Amino acid sequence: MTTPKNDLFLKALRGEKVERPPVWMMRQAGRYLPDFMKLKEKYSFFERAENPELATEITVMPIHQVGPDAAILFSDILVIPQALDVEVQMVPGKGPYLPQPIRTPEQVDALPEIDVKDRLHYVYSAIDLTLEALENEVPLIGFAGSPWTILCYMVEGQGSKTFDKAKEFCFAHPEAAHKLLQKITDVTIAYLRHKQERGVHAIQVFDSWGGLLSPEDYRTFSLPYIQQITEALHEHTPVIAFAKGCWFALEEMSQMPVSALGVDWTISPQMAREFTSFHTTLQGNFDPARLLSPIPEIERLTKQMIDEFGTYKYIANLGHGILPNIPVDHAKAFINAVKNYG
Ligand SMILES: Cc1c2[nH]c(c1CCC(=O)O)Cc1[nH]c(c(CCC(=O)O)c1C)Cc1[nH]c(c(CCC(=O)O)c1C)Cc1[nH]c(c(C)c1CCC(=O)O)C2
Repeated sequence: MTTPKNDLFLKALRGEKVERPPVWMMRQAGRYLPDFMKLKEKYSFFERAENPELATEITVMPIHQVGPDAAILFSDILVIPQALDVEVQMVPGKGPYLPQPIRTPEQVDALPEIDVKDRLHYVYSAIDLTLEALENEVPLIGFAGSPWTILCYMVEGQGSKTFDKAKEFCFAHPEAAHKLLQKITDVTIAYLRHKQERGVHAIQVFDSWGGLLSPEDYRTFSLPYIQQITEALHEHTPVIAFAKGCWFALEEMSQMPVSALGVDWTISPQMAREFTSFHTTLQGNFDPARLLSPIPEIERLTKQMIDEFGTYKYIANLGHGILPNIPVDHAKAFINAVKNYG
């Protein structure tokens, strides 16, 4: 793997001193970018994701137009259920829809043994092309959902504020739930290991729905599987774990072999530092809705955020994905406020 010219992000992940914190935005590829919206009119989600040329174009778009210090591959966490023969549709205006969700232990047992490298070959072709297109300017992040977050969609069958059916399955059929979580974990490790082999510089695991679990249930149904993933991957590239709404788990997560932990905006930088004993690199935690504030306010809040986290062992980011209604100049103002810090 070659070191990119801009290696601020990788330095911060290694805990090295940097002249200013690196910055990128979760879900930066797509959504709010007008050129992305044009592609979206012409091609469906899976047409974009499964076509390496289009995926590359979309991945590189924010690098040129907004200027973050890292790229994140255009794809989705739900390619994993799809690789396991659980159909995923992206319904415009509604989000993911899985017409045949997992609702019984028998369905878990019937999931196929797969060669994920073969099933998701298009992701790996997109990595090859994207690394070329980036011309070694910035590092490329590969990602996957956490096993719990993937179970949420596989069982619920669609997005939800509470994921009641996913919880019901875990609490009514814990044995089958653990079997499913282990299956997702094994496939995810194979999937991400091969991304590392193809040359991504870092991995992020998104536990977007971890915060729906109690601390005890988090320890049962999510944490052990993220732990397995980080243990399997951390020797090959840095690994970032982002568990939304999981401030209560930060202390335990800081014991895992991670290079950084993502935090959302419901915890203060000071508390996040204390919970992680001041030794873990932290990433976050600007409220994405705050990008709707006037630009001077975005600049003030971004500076305040860096003042509070400190420039050492810190990666500036949002506390969750960028919203589709963010004006591009506001996203740029956030990125530039970090770049001009100090
Ligand atoms: C929970 C989750 C999903 N997907 C993802 C997560 C974890 C991060 C988070 O919590 O936001 C991760 C994801 N999804 C997508 C990316 C690509 C990179 C990027 O945007 O930076 C990434 C990193 C593309 C996408 N994934 C999806 C789209 C929108 C559909 C489309 O473009 O046709 C995109 C660009 C579809 C999707 N996929 C998912 C949802 C809820 C939706 C619908 C709502 C929406 O995000 O627009 C599941």
